[in-house]
Amino acid sequence: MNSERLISFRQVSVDFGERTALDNVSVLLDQKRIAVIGSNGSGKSTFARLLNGLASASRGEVRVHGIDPIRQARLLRRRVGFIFSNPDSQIVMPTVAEDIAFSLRGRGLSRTEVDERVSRMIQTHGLSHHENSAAHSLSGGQKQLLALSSVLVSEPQLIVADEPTALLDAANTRRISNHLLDEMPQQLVLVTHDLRLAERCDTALWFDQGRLRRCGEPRAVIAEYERSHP
Ligand SMILES: Nc1ncnc2c1ncn2[C@@H]1O[C@H](COP(=O)(O)OP(=O)(O)OP(=O)(O)O)[C@@H](O)[C@H]1O
Repeated sequence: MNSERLISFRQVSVDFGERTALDNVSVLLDQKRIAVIGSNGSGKSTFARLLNGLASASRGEVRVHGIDPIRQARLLRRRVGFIFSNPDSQIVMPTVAEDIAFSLRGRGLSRTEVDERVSRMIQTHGLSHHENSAAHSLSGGQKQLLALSSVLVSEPQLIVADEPTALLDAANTRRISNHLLDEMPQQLVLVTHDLRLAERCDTALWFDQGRLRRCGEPRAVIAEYERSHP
C-alpha cells in the first residue's frame, strides 16, 4: 500500500436521524483514480463528504493520508480539494481572478507567483475572456470551470470531485474529464453516474443503499452494477 495516498474507512456508518446514509463501510484505498458509483441516494456523496470533513462518521474511523478529517480539519483543507456538482456553493469572491486567487491566501506566495498561477488556471480552463467578470454573471458551466480552477490552483494532493461535469457541454466535459483522469498528477476520488468515466479509473466502489457492495477492478464492478440495474 502507498501510505502517502492511503484512504482508510474502518466500520464507518453515517446516520441522519432515522436514516442510515452509510452502513458499516470498511475499505482501504491507495489507488490514484478512484471511482464511486451507485444509484441515487446510495451514499456516494456522503462517502465523498467524509473525506473532507463536511460529514462526520456516526460510528467508525475515517483517515485520509493519515489525517482525521474532523479533528485535523485545517491540515486536511490544505491537502484535499473538493469540487461539488453545484459550483454556486463554492464561489466565494466577486470576480473570477479574485476567486481563484482566494485559494492561495495564507500560503506565503509572492504577489507575482499568485498572479502567475491564477493566469495559468484562467488560460488552461477557458476563462480568458472572463478574468475580471463578476463570478455571478457566468453561465453554469463557466462557474463549474471557475470552481475547478479555484481548487486546482492550490495543488491539493487529493481531489474529491462529486459529479464535476454535470453542468458542462460535451467539449468541456471531455477536456475536464481528461484533465482530472489523465493529466493531473494528484489522487482523485470521482463520484459519477457516467460509467465510461468510472471505467477509466484504477478502482471502483459501488454503493448500494448505504453499503459498499463491491470494490475492485472498474470493469468487473461496473458489469455487476449494470446487471443489477438493467
Ligand atoms: N444532510 C442530510 N440530512 C438528511 N439526510 C441526508 C443528508 N445527506 C444525505 N442524506 C440521505 O442519505 C442518503 C444518501 O445520500 P447521498 O447524498 O450520499 O446519496 P448519493 O448516492 O450521493 O445520491 P445522488 O446520486 O442522488 O447524488 C439519502 O437517503 C439521503 O436522503
